[in-house]
Amino acid sequence: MKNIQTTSLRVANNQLLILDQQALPQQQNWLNAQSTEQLVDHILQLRVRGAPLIGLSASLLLALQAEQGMPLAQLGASMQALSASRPTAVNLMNNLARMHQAMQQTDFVSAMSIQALRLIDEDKQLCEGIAQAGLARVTPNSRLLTHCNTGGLATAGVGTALGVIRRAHEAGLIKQVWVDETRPLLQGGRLTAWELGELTIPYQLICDSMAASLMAKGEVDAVWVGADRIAANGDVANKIGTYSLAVLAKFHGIPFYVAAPSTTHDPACPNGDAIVIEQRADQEVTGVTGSFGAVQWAPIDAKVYNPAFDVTPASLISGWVLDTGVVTPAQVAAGFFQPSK
Ligand SMILES: CSC[C@H]1O[C@H](OP(=O)(O)O)[C@H](O)[C@@H]1O
Repeated sequence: MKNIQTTSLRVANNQLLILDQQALPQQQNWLNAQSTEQLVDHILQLRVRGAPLIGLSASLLLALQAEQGMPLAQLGASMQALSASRPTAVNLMNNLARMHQAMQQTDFVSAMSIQALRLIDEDKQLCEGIAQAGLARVTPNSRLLTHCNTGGLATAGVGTALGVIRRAHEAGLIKQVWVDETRPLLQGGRLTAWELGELTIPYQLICDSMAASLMAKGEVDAVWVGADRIAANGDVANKIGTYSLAVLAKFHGIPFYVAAPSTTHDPACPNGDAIVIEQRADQEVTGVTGSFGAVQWAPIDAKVYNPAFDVTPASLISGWVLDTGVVTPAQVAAGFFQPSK
């Protein structure tokens, strides 16, 4: 396979490497992801994260495993293990479905490599499409609030919500970005702050609990977030904390946009209640772990509730900003995301 380089993925000399997103921003460590077990662990530990990026990394590894002579039965087992690593991310499922189709070809080795590279190129185009569609919803001198990390680290391109913010900044539309730190894993405080700093986009980092008072003071013009899955009724699963921002935005009359590739839409999922929400380790809440080591502040026997995602009902969303354009609440009410008849 040809060499590939994105913000957080690298194929060099037919080896897959990932940028450890748990070590950022203090350290930029590129780690091997040569085996299914290694990549599954990177995904489970969020060293590889972001629904789009997870699907792309899994596809690249499968293509490399095929090139290295892995028999079809083992490729199937590898695909199964990878698909189980992040059940909420429909991008992963969609990508693997396309890789599975390639696996059925007589020359599956070549077909899988072509498919994996095509998915990378498509994701870059999807990001650009989202950004261009989103630009129309960004007013001049905007102060935008974002949650989690939705930039180049989570995709192969400029990102989803952060891609809109990046292109809007380039168009001179951004006054500043409010960055939710995004407890417990701090994707905002560690990753979005790092990405915006690298892009010299003005931002201020806030604790998640500070968003409400900012909105009450009229300091937020719109909220932009990403998605793990869009259900057939327009409900959206995304990083925990997204739902509370949507409720706050509704209360304060602030537009709330979900930016995602159209591949995030899952017509087979009827509504948000049908979305599997991963429960994660207590230690993520009782302390913090990073490249500096680990600090535990809660009682060692603390009982913890740590869902990785929450669901935002369609009724709280002002627009679904896809690569195919902005979907309005009226379109969703008319069945835009329903399975085609
Ligand atoms: C590209 S949309 C943002 C993506 O990242 C968040 O998840 P995580 O940081 O746990 O990988 C969010 O849920 C979306 O999947």
